[in-house]
Amino acid sequence: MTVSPCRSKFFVEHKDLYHFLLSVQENCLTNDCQQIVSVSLDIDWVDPLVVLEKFSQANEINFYFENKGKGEAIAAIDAIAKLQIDGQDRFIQAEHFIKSCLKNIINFGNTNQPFAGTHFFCYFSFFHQKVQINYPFPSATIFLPRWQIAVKNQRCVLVNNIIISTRVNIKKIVQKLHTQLQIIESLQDYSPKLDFPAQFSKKPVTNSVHFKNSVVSALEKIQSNHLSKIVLADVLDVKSSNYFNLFKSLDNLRQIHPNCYIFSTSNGKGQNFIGASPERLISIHSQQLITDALAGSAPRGQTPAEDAANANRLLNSAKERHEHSLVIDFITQRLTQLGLLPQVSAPRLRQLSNIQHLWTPISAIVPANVHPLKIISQLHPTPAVAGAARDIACAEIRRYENFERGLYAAPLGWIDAEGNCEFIVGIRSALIDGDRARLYAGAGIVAGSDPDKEFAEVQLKLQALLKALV
Ligand SMILES: C=C(O[C@@H]1C=C(C(=O)O)C=C[C@H]1O)C(=O)O
Repeated sequence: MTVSPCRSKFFVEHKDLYHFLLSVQENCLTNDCQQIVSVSLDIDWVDPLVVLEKFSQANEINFYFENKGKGEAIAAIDAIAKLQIDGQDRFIQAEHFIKSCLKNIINFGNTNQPFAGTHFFCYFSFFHQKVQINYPFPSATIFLPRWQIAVKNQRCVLVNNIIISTRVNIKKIVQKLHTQLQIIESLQDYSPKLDFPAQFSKKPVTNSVHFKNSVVSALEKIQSNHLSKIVLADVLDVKSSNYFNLFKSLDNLRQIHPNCYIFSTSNGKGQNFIGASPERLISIHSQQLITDALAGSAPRGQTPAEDAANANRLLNSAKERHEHSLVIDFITQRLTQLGLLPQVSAPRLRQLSNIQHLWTPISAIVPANVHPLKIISQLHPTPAVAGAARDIACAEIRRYENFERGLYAAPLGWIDAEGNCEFIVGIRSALIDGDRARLYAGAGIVAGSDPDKEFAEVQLKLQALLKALV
């Protein structure tokens, strides 16, 4: 093959990449195949949210994940491979999809840095089947992005996943990467533009009477030993005079909730699902798994003394401890069934800006043959978002809630080629569709729950989210 001389600085600096891609293409010619290359480049620091705002297109899917406290943020834009499915075996199919893609991926560049190399982005719905036929997300989406930009510990990595076939023009591919890099570099001092405040109208879909009646009815079922816990959610519908500014909302969320996971995902059809969740479903780093049992809540106090009193009451409440222990028992049981040896830490407080929770991190070593999605399929939904016994609670949730949960309270995160992953539970979240938003939040109901207090807890969560959206 003839290689024309490349004179630009980029080609000189990246001649290794250029020659690497050419050799991959020659291999494709010989074997009559396609190959995916994950190109990882260290770049100067830039805010991934700003890159998302600049690069995302309404007709392309994307994903955003940030934990400000951990100094981590990752944006994934557009897909070069994607699986969108419904049905019960969605986790198994997702695992197969990832494994079969990985067989055809090679890496280029420095893959030792955090977030370098191939990452798959995944989001699932709470139930594997939807009742609301026109709900805008399928029950599982897994994609390999075209562009991925991430920061950790002040370092920044760009990943460009490229399909190499016999037909593509390697020079054009390298030029495109060069152009994108130049745009990204120009974004270092760019801040997203802010809209003028809009007028908002709010309409709760379930009124307080419906929610409280559901709690009363659920308590009767708990009393008669039909189940021991159920998590009931409520929604708040909001209409704005302007389109919601997604980036402003995400920026607000990360400022207000620096120790939560801020997330956003687009279906490529104009709808986005965003939120700020304190709950990690699983993270795995070098086979070390951590999952959060998070259940049992109290508001933050207005003064340090009130705050401490609320915290003390929460830590010492038999009702809250019972609600919490149902989650620990379920998680440890499920991990044990998978052959893992869960280690349970002492319960502590997870204090957020508006609310505090009982929190027990649980850790385990994951054998190399257990895929993260297998663990997720066993854990989701935990009693933190469904109830106990789980199947009964899920059936009752369908009966009580007169809206589709969709992506609310469901797993959402990334997996890399080595089986490292980070998945959260998509609570305190909103479905955004132009000038409309539907906000979701719930609360766990156990024996001793007070319908007024549970309603107040849900409202507290919804209002905190609403404040960030407007
Ligand atoms: C279901 C939600 O939160 C869950 C319910 C909690 C509770 O009732 O104490 C606490 C944390 C979460 O496990 C939600 O915020 O939507």
